Parts: sequence; C-alpha cells; structure tokens
Amino acid sequence: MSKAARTGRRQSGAAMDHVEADGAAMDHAVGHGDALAQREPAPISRRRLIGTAGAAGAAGLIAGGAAGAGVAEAVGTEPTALTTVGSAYIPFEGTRQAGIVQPAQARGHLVAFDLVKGAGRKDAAALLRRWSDAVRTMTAPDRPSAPAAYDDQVAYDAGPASLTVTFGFGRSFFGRTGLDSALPKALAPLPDFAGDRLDAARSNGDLWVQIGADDALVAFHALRVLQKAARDTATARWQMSGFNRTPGTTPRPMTGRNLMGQIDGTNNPKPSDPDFEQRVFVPAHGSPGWMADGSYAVVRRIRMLLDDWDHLTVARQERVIGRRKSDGAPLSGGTEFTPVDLGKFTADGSPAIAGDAHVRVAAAASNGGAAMLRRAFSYHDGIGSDGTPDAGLLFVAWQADPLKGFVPVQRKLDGGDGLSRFLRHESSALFAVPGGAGAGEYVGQRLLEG
Ligand SMILES: C=CC1=C(C)c2cc3[nH]c(cc4nc(cc5[nH]c(cc1n2)c(C)c5CCC(=O)O)C(CCC(=O)O)=C4C)c(C)c3C=C
Ligand SMILES: [Fe+2]
Repeated sequence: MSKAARTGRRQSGAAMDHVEADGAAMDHAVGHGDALAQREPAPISRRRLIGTAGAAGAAGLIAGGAAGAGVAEAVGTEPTALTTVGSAYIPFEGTRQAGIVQPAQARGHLVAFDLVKGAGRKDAAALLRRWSDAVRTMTAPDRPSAPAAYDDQVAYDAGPASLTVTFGFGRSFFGRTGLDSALPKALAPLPDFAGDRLDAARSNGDLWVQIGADDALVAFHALRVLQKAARDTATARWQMSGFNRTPGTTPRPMTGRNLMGQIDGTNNPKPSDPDFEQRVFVPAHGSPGWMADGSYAVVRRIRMLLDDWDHLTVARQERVIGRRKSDGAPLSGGTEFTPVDLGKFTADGSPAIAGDAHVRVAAAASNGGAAMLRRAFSYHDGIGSDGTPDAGLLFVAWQADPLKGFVPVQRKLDGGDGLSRFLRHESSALFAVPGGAGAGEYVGQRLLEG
C-alpha cells in the first residue's frame, strides 16, 4: 500500500500549533484524517461490508459461524481498511511537543521514572535519545517494514491511533545529573495545600512520560516499549492510567464529561485567545533557553468522593459547579459557551453563581488573570478499601509558569471551593516539559547537551 494511501490527513508541526484545544474541539476533532477515503479500493469495500453485515464488526462475524460465513470468507482474503481512528496520527517532531494542545485521547498513561543509582547526564541523554527514536517510529503513519529490536509487536497491526508521547523533567532530575545551574525557577516545589492528602510514593519523579492514544493496545505498547528502553538507566516510580470518551461515540463533536457527570473543559483557554500562547508556552526567547517553546505540567491525582457526590440532587450539584449538568450552560444564563456572568443576581437577590461555586472560585477573574490549559484523563482503579470507587481525575494543567497558573488558582480553591468537599488530592507532581524535537534530534537535547 502506498504511503499516501496509508496516511491520514497530514498535520504539519506548524498546523498542530494552531489546533483548537477548547471544549468542543477537544472532542477529537483534530488529527483524524479521512484516511478511509484515501485508501486503495478493496474488492469488497468496508462500507459494503458494514452494510451487509451490520456495524458490529467483521471479527465478530467471523467468529459468528454460519450466519456470517459469506462475509467471513471475503474478510479472510481481503485486507480491511483501518478506521479513521486507527490511522489518525500526530507528528512527533515539531517546535512543541505533541500531547499538549491536541485533544486528550481515549486512553492515557502517566508515568514517572527515577534514574537508577549511578546514572548521570550521559545516561539520561542516551535514554532520551532512545525514547525519542522509539516514539518517532511508533507515532509515524507508516509502519516500519520490520519491527525494531525492542518492539514486542503488541500493536503491530494497530495504530498509530493519534498516539502522542510527551516527556518532562522533575526538579530532582537536575541534582542527579549535575545540571543544577539549568534548573528553572518555575520548577520550585508546589506549596502545600491544606486539603492535600498526598502519597509521596506516587508524587514527583526525575522524569515524566505522558502517553495518549485512541486505542488501549497502542497506548500499552508505547508504555511497554519505553519502559524496556529505560532499563539500566531509570525505573518506574509510579504509573497512573486513565481514559476519556472514545472518538466516534458521540454524534457530533462535543465537550467531554468527567466521572461526576459534568461537562468539563468548556472554559479552557482557546488557541484563538490573544493570550493563549503566552499563558501556555514558554516563549521562544524565554528563560532558561532550553525551555523555549516548552510548558510546565502540573499533575494531580484527584479522587472523587462519588458516593457522597451522588447523594446530592442535580440542582445541588449544579450549584456546587455553577453550571447546568445537562448541557454545561452557566447558571447565569445562556448556553454552554456563553461567558459566565459572575455579577448576575437572581430575582430573590442571591448571586446566580454561588460564592463558593467552582467556576467562580477558579475563574481567571477571581485570580488576578491566572489561567491554565486543563487536559485530563479520568481514572478508575476498582473499589477502594472503604468500599467506594477509587475513581477521579488525572488532572494535568499546562502553563508557561505555574505561579501564574495552577498555584494561585489552587490556593483559592483550597478551602473556598464547594467542590473540594467531594475531592481528595492524592498525589502531585510538577514537570518542566521542553520544546519538541526536530529531525534527528531528541527531546531535551538542548538541556542535556547545552
Ligand atoms: C487548580 C485548578 C483546578 C483544579 C484542581 C480543578 C479540579 C476539578 N475541576 C472539576 C470540574 C470542573 N472544573 C470546571 C472549570 C474550571 N476548573 C478550573 C480549575 C481547576 N479545576 C478552572 C480554571 C475552570 C474554569 C473556570 C472558569 O473560568 O469558568 C468545570 C466547568 C466547565 C469548564 O469550564 O471546564 C467543571 C465541571 C473537577 C471534577 C475537578 C477535580 C476532580
Ligand atoms: Fe475545575
């Protein structure tokens, strides 16, 4: 099959820099090219296959026996085109790393690694080179003709499914590698918050890897490959896995929901905002130089106390957030994307958005203009020892400077937010995420070889 036929709508690095990251567009509108239409025609088209056999999928029909025998025969001899979900891809190379402005994928793994004893700057540089090369291959639209030595082929027939892998450095990395002079001021430890119940073993770390893909096997494969490539240099400190709605499960692009059932992400900064770049990315001539076009990621595992939350009536839940549950419209009126009017009062003289409503307390207007790009995954790790779901949000906030993003907002939320009674911050980390790698480069090269 030709390269053009295998390729989804190509997104250049520059184009990706202008990708919509707002609520509606965050719903996987990006990077999903119309690959199916570009494929070489098969004697029995996928459309006809589905039309004949129903959308349940060819595999089920093959397994289904006599009823699907005719179709099974055809499937057995002719390749079935990948869906647009599988063939969509996001380039690894670019001025900025992928996995920041693109919509959060259906599957995510967040992993922190610590360098092993004795590993230093050179070992770290070699690791980042190995990791970058592996990700370059795994995210490419064209599969290599033969798998690389490290590749276990778990996802050899799937993907790239919008795979992105994003690398970051934690504060402890700099001391371990003798790079203290390159430590950014913005990587100062996050302050303690009164409501924190942090597990040190699942917080911080020397290196951070964020993996996202629209297929579970593709995401697992990337994680496994990177973990194997780290051997002898770094070991996993903690790993968290999450999910979002799968592309195609809604009839039209719409903002996703979290596990409390709220539409979440509506009032994220948008690439079309005049201050978007300045808020989210370190400028090209920013400081330190190796962080040019990078960003800072705050990672918080926030457990939702779902049994308590579910005791509230929907009206109470809406009051806690300040938005309607059904469609995300602000309680001050309008539809989902109508700006929140914090000055509006109801007929009985009370504020339309309560004093402790989450959107009031978190709003940039309540925090001296502080804002961040939220790009989260939900998580569910079974039932906790207390018998309630161990579920919540793997909250990832992106900003050019945490002191102008997450820190002031969380300070305000901590104690003042009605939602905080239903949340428990269980782990925390802050990472410096450098700019992207160009052809032949690896992520972090400017730091490690600068
Ligand atoms: C420190 C920053 C924030 C944390 C931590 C946080 C946790 C958190 N939020 C929700 C649900 C919603 N948040 C919403 C809006 C919103 N949240 C933050 C910041 C943090 N949230 C901001 C800056 C905003 C935007 C405020 C505004 O200007 O309007 C919303 C409303 C929809 C939206 O705009 O996204 C919901 C819903 C949960 C469940 C949660 C922890 C688990
Ligand atoms: Fe929030």
